[in-house]
Amino acid sequence: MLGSREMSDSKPRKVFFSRQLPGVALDRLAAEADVTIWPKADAPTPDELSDVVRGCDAILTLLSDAVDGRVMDAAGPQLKVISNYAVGYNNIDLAAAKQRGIQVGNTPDVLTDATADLAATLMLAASRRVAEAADDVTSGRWQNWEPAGLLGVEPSGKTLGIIGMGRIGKALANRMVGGWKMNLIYTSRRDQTDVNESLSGRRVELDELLRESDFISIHVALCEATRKLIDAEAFAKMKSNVVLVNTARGEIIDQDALLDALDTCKIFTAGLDVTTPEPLPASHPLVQHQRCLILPHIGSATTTARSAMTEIAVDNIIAGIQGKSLRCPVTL
Ligand SMILES: NC(=O)C1=CN([C@@H]2O[C@H](COP(=O)(O)OP(=O)(O)OC[C@H]3O[C@@H](n4cnc5c(N)ncnc54)[C@H](OP(=O)(O)O)[C@@H]3O)[C@@H](O)[C@H]2O)C=CC1
Ligand SMILES: O=CC(=O)O
Repeated sequence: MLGSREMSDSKPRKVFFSRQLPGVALDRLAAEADVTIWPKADAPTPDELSDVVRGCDAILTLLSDAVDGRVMDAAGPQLKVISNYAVGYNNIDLAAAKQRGIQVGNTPDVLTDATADLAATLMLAASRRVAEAADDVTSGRWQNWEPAGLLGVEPSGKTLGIIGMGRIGKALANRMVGGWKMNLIYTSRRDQTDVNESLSGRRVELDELLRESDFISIHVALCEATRKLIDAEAFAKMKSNVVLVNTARGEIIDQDALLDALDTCKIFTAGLDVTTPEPLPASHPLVQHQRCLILPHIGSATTTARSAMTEIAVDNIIAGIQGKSLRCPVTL
């Protein structure tokens, strides 16, 4: 099916970007195609997206853009490639793309270190109640050095459970086992001998990970199998005083169950880079919760990572509109 879309050499290629990107790779693309960039600060709605992609050969999307068969059909039969500016691609209907012979690309690897750094940051900040402590200072509540004030927990020598030992899971494991001497257990659909040997990791079933971990960090991709993977039943299995971190996707945690676990002190703290929806309203009880630190989805937000993501996203588009295999294809 791939490559079956007609290429016309007579007309200039049309490319739509749903947001301006950092980095310089756009110049390369401008030599190949007419590029239109969504001009507004707010992301296009599905209807707006369907409208603006009409006649495009390629679309550059963000993880907040839902791209389904309707958007693909609105673009027209010349659409050859959807380049997602993210490693996760749960926002794209892959079956619909495959059916239409459209290639899909993503931006793996170059954001692994940045995102693992952020997961480590959330682990440490949540375990030491950094947001709560900073808030005490800015609000003027902090008056005295208290021997029992703002006590946290320490990762050193504790058990880290990583749910999803992919690229980012491994990068976090390297940091926390190498630096903090944590004991490592993980879930994966396959045993990973490199992790077992170099990091003394042990692959376990999810139940065992939930029962044994002091710190839990989520790194699985979002799909039907992982949606609400961490629900009330999962929280019930956890030790008390667990620090839970999520840099994967908000939908993987049942947020009502998380709120209950925080309210009842079933878990110690949570550090989230992702929620559902994004953003959560400022009045949402998780946003207001003293023991929940929420960041605005900044896992890959370093100049290095984002510039490299732009390079890959543009390479994917150029290859796609030329009818070639993508630099980083998502397997359809
Ligand atoms: N906060 C942020 O800004 C960022 C968030 N992310 C998120 O992190 C995720 C992981 O990225 P990365 O490590 O590069 O991806 P990888 O593809 O390397 O790892 C994905 C992980 O998801 C697991 N997985 C995939 N499908 C399933 C399934 N059906 N059932 C159970 N597990 C599954 C894989 O498990 P297995 O080991 O069994 O193969 C693997 O552990 C992304 O999908 C994205 O959602 C990524 C970058 C930045
Ligand atoms: O969430 C970010 C991504 O790259 O995926």
